[in-house]
Amino acid sequence: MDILSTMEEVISLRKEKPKEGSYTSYLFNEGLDKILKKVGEESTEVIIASKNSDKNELISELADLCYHILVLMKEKEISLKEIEKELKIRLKK
Ligand SMILES: N=c1c2ncn([C@@H]3O[C@H](COP(=O)(O)OP(=O)(O)OP(=O)(O)O)[C@@H](O)[C@H]3O)c2ncn1[C@@H]1O[C@H](COP(=O)(O)O)[C@@H](O)[C@H]1O
Repeated sequence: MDILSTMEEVISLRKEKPKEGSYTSYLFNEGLDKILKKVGEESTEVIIASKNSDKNELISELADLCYHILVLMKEKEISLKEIEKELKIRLKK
């Protein structure tokens, strides 16, 4: 998905060139434990929203989780290309 690549670029930029007021730069500044805490929180929120009937709420929570996973990937220097490569290996048609 193109938006994920664009977000990967912006997130990368926020790590390499921290910007004032940027939430992403704040997360990188706080470090791995903070990022992991957010991934955990957002995962829990996805689970809770999945049990409810509000589809838009679930979409919003899934988008939050995607963002925080991209931040975690950058923190660990893992690219979307590497995930794509792994998924292609697993792909069965
Ligand atoms: N997709 C997102 C995105 N999704 C969620 N969030 C932020 O994630 C935070 C999570 O909200 P919470 O209420 O759980 O947490 P909080 O209480 O605000 O913060 P904590 O103290 O828990 O860390 C909110 O501040 C949201 O604004 C995001 N922040 C940024 N992005 C993307 O990152 C790009 C760069 O953003 P900046 O880094 O802010 O410039 C943006 O253009 C977007 O594409």
